[in-house]
Amino acid sequence: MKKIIIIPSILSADFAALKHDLKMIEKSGAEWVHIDVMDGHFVPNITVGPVVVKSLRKETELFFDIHLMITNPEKYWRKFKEAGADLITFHSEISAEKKKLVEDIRSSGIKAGISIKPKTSVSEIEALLPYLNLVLIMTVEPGFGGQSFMDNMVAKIKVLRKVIDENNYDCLIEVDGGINSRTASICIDAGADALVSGSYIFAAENPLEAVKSFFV
Ligand SMILES: O=C(CO)[C@H](O)[C@H](O)COP(=O)(O)O
Ligand SMILES: [Co+2]
Repeated sequence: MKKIIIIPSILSADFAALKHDLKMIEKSGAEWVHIDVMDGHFVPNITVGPVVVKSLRKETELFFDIHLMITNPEKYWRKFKEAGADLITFHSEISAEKKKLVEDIRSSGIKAGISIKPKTSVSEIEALLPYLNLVLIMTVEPGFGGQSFMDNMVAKIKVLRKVIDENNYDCLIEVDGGINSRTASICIDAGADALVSGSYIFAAENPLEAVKSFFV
């Protein structure tokens, strides 16, 4: 059985206690942490910038999975790289030249991903798959934690799995939005490699046990 990458998202954590939460994630056995960056323009919410990422970097060696929900990733991605990002994912729905952006990110020495919103189909990013380390399928509308998983996105995960396998692309499928114990199994069965989970973990009475529950 392949190893599924479980990625706690700090979006639903207490932002005054992030250091503590990073330690909790390390203790859980998870190796990645998901950091949602929102600019109040691409999505109707604002979160953190590179300054916060840089501070978090000093506290942990967890793999930093940065999800840029911003209109101009071509302007800002390098700041996140310098702050300690290991993987930068930007959205397919932006207007910048995507292949160049993927190449720029990868040639800086880190990994690059592209995310697709629920209304964007796999065909929109298919030509980029040979260059990508990861595709992030959104299973909620980006912008907020705590939303319900959109079951009709499962077919999209299956389509992407098929295209990647048929062409032997070296590209992970990450799923983000509404992941809990039930929806995690659905995504794994559909072919996901990595699952982001925020509110299920951080709204739980015992977040450490909630992360660990994904590994059993
Ligand atoms: O990108 C995101 C929202 O835009 C978050 O990563 C995602 O929603 C995780 O939170 P939850 O597990 O609560 O849905
Ligand atoms: Co996210």
